[in-house]
Amino acid sequence: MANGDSPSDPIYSDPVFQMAMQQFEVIADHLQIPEGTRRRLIYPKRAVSVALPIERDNGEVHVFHGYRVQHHLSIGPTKGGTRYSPDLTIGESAALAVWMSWKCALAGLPYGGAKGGIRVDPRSLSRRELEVLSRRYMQEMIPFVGPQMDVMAPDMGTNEQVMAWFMDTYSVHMGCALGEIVTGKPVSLGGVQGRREATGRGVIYLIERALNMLKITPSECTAIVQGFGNVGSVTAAGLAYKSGMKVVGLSDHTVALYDPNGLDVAAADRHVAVHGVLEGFEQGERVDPNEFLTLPCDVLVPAAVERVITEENAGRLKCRILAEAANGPTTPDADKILDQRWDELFVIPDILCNAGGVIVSYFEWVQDLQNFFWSDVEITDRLYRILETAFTAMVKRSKERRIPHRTAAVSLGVERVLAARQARGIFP
Ligand SMILES: NC(=O)C1=CN([C@@H]2O[C@H](COP(=O)(O)OP(=O)(O)OC[C@H]3O[C@@H](n4cnc5c(N)ncnc54)[C@H](OP(=O)(O)O)[C@@H]3O)[C@@H](O)[C@H]2O)C=CC1
Ligand SMILES: O=C(O)CCC(=O)C(=O)O
Repeated sequence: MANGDSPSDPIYSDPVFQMAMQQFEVIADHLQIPEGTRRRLIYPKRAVSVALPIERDNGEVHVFHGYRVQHHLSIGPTKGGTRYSPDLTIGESAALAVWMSWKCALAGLPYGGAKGGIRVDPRSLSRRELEVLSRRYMQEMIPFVGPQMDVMAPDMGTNEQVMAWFMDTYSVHMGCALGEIVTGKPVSLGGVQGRREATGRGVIYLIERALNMLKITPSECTAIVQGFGNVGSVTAAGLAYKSGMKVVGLSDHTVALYDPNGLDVAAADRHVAVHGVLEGFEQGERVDPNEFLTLPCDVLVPAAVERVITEENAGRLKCRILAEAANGPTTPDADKILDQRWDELFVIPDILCNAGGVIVSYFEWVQDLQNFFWSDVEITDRLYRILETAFTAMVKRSKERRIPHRTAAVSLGVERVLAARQARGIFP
């Protein structure tokens, strides 16, 4: 703990933020960043906490809690998703904001990182309550966001509709339609075709790229995907129907299913469209969610929550590729174990693996600012080009410096943020 940090501070004491700090210390040691500069780099610039009173359908007033953390504002607006989750904390938001900064920098996007959301289970709300709460959140955020200040997007528990309500609330306040205030909106409001699929598409591109490097044929591979929401379902479908893999494991928070002969991903999609969850899907064997990630497969894709690959299971992963579609799925202690296994286990770290989402969000923001829209082909082509550049840079640095992929990827991101902050100097 450095001078001035307080162990009781809700951000710094949060276990997910602690994890982001630990990860950062590894990078800072690698880059030999002086102590004072480390503090300047990791501390979030702004952290906003708001109370959100709404009237429930039964007439009672309930106060929810909302957060937004903006990590750094050195090179442009901050950018990052809005999460609705019953466990969300300001510290977790801060950690996710820090990771967004390294991710945007690695991809060469002119953004700092941000993240936030509401501490709520969106499934516990009616549609009216969800709309009222979403609008109230954006209303409270108006002094802190803007197309050149902070641009939100979907994350866990939110979707295009929530972005549309945010955009409408902000636009009504400003007196004109300002689509560029959020990304991941419906196409009818200036959103781009394919933003919903973009994160999963990027994950698939990078998995295929890694397999190609390892000279492994995708159609001979098996895959396990944890989480069957936006990112997990698109990734599972792509791995099955584009890459030709056998998807042997699928899970969400209700159930983990495994079948060594392969699961029908399209049927699972249809089941979730009707029932909302995988529970009740009649394929595969129900397995212990704690053992799910250690089942045999070639490609393992955690696409749900943080801290699922731990000191306890990292040594038992049986995959050849770990594609981190979720943010922060691997703890620093697990990393130490994975680092020793790097000859047998190819890690695609989160800040690269799931960057497809924010890259296409950037395209959406640029198009909205210019009122000039690109074709789907242009969007996909530019997405793959950015991912390819970042992947190549990571692999090159990893080989040249003999460092793990995460250290290589995050150090590239941190270096770019550091360069921008140093160029701006410190206000006297
Ligand atoms: N959406 C995006 O564009 C991007 C998302 N990400 C990251 O990807 C991850 C997933 O996000 P997204 O797909 O958007 O979120 P969604 O809310 O669409 O889906 C989350 C999925 O994870 C499942 N889940 C939640 N908890 C668990 C658990 N403990 N074990 C297994 N499954 C669980 C949910 O299950 P259930 O439905 O049963 O609750 C759901 O299937 C997050 O880490 C997010 O930050 C990263 C970059 C961009
Ligand atoms: O699309 C965006 O702006 C952010 C996506 C996101 O939240 C993430 O990459 O974790």
